[in-house]
Amino acid sequence: MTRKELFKNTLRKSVHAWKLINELPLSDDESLMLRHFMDQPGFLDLHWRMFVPAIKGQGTEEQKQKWLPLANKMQIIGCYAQTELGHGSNVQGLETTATFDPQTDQFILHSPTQTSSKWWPGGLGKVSTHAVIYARLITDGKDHGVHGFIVQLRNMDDHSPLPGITIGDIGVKFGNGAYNSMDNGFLMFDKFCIPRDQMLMRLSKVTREGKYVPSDVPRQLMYGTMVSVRQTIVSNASIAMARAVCIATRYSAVRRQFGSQNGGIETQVIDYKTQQNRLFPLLASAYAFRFVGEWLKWLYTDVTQRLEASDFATLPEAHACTAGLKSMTTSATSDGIEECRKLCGGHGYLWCSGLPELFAVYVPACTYEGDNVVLQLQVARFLMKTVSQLGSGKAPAGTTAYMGRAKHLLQCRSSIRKAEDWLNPAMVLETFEARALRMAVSCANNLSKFENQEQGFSELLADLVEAAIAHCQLIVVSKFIVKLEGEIKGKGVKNQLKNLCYIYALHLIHKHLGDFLSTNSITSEQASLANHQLRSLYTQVRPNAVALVDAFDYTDHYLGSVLGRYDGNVYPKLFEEALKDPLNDTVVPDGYHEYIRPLIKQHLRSARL
Ligand SMILES: CCCCCCCCCCCCC/C=C/C(=O)SCCNC(=O)CCNC(=O)[C@H](O)C(C)(C)COP(=O)(O)OP(=O)(O)OC[C@H]1O[C@@H](n2cnc3c(N)ncnc32)[C@H](O)[C@@H]1OP(=O)(O)O
Ligand SMILES: Cc1cc2nc3c(=O)[nH]c(=O)nc-3n(C[C@H](O)[C@H](O)[C@H](O)COP(=O)(O)OP(=O)(O)OC[C@H]3O[C@@H](n4cnc5c(N)ncnc54)[C@H](O)[C@@H]3O)c2cc1C
Repeated sequence: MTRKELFKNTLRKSVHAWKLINELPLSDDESLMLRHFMDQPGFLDLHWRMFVPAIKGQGTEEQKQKWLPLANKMQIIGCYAQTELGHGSNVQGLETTATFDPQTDQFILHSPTQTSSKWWPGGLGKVSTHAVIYARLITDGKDHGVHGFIVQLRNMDDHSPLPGITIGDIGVKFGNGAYNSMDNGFLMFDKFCIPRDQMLMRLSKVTREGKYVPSDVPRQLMYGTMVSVRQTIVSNASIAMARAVCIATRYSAVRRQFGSQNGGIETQVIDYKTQQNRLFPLLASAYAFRFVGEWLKWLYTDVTQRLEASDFATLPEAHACTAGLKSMTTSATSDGIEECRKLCGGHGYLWCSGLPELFAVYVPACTYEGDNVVLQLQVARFLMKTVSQLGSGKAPAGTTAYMGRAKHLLQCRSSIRKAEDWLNPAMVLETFEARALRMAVSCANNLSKFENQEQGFSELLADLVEAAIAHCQLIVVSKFIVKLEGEIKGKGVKNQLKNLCYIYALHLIHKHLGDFLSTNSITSEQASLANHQLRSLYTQVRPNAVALVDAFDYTDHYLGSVLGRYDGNVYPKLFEEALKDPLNDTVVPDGYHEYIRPLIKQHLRSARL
């Protein structure tokens, strides 16, 4: 499809989905499932996942009563317009202004520079009638920092932009289809006025007289919508990883290369230990991210309930976990999809393998909802704070509870003696805890050598990110282990999941061996025992690998991959797909008479001479 056709078709699908949701009707969970099968970014994502939650989280009761019924019936369509051309990560650096005018009881929204143009918001370019706009609040000449405002963008009769608003699509993005179904947009305000009651006023207010009244709740609650989406992105990482792994696993069982004895059949590539060493840790990651996603959902629900009761104690941890796990799982999934493409050899590069499109649509997850490095630095800040409070009498809780055993973890030596010890959950966990704590403490020690903490922090950024990743990997491993300790239905399933859990953990040790060795969390002998155990686990997973991806229950239609077909009938279908290509509509291609023929005829003439 051309961009225009793709966009229009996505509108068609979205509106049809909305019709089904109402007519059937579908529950919230079922509607999410429908979005999952629609399988295309579109304006509904931003409306439901960001616009509505921003109003719910930051609006007063009156504002919610006014705007939510309209949004819930989709009588208005909204988006989340925070990022600008000049600033995305640095939210405090946004430039759009919202200046209160006491004369008219309005805010005047203005884009003072080119870099202050809103740039990137999904659904903004062509669809949204409204947006939650983040802008610097100015009253009486004083800048109070960034706040949220509900703003109507387009005329409700003919969809034209309201006077004072310049709006459009930012252009084609990475890939062929992929995220191009979405109208990511730009927006500039030219002294555009909105009534005072359209500032989202749950967290702070501006009175009729123009007085700014901050509330006593943390200002970070303004970032709550991002926390909620980051949490869902972790479960989505599992879905995308599982999809790529399903394709690569099934195809690896179909594909044969080398190893034929006496004219017999060749070896299935899935039987090569190199293939297993690349594929099975990704299979394990798909399960691991699913379990940590379930846990994160619980954590998010818990913190939301606490916030409603004005208990803000667990907010920093919820922020660190959602930011860190969003970052870690999306980076691993993007890399994993690309690895799955390579695992499928040349055919993985064909569009009909399903992998190029999956990669193109997935990879912006490393950037949206917070650049992955920027987010790990938030985790690092949280860890440094926690380390600095050790010994103060305040026991670390939640995911940092292990730091409360700092004395032991800083000096303990791993008691792994034989390869099977690596199947002991307590030993594995302690290894990850020791590594994470030692990396965090080492960063804190290095930071303390700087007179200026901020300067030290910026000098040590790379180490801090690595410490944050180590902490996040510990969380994923520990939640997998917790899952195994709970009730798991299905005969034999627990053993399979155990294998995957240890593959996930031991492969991380292998991949980050430098961390584990340099922190003395394990010795090189213990590392080689881990590798030995890993190979044995691969052998155990091998006979069940296809069943473990079939368990994701993806239909062929959803997978959209000739290589990942359930029936394994890959080669005839590759031909079928090739023959569908428009280039094969004619035997002699368009352009032959224009370019090829004159070229070769000229060559023949000169050859005769
Ligand atoms: C198969 C199906 C697929 C479906 C796929 C669907 C996917 C889902 C849909 C996704 C749609 C995506 C569309 C994309 C949308 C967007 O991208 S919206 C824009 C997102 N933008 C960002 O994420 C910006 C990133 N930047 C920030 O979040 C912040 O600016 C910052 C980096 C965190 C820094 O903020 P700043 O105010 O400067 O903070 P600091 O000074 O560093 O910290 C101050 C304290 O505040 C704490 N804090 C920061 N953030 C939060 C938070 N969110 N919650 C709680 N607390 C927070 C921080 O830790 C500091 O605390 P102290 O150290 O204690 O002071
Ligand atoms: C597909 C897509 C959809 C989006 N949808 C929306 C939307 O609906 N609404 C919306 O408001 N926004 C949206 N965005 C914008 C998105 O949230 C931002 O692009 C994102 O937050 C990253 O910000 P940035 O572009 O400013 O990156 P930058 O911060 O400019 O990053 C550039 C580089 O600088 C590095 N960097 C930046 N700061 C630091 C630091 N402090 N320390 C170390 N390194 C640093 C980063 O790691 C990165 O390598 C979308 C983006 C994409 C790609």
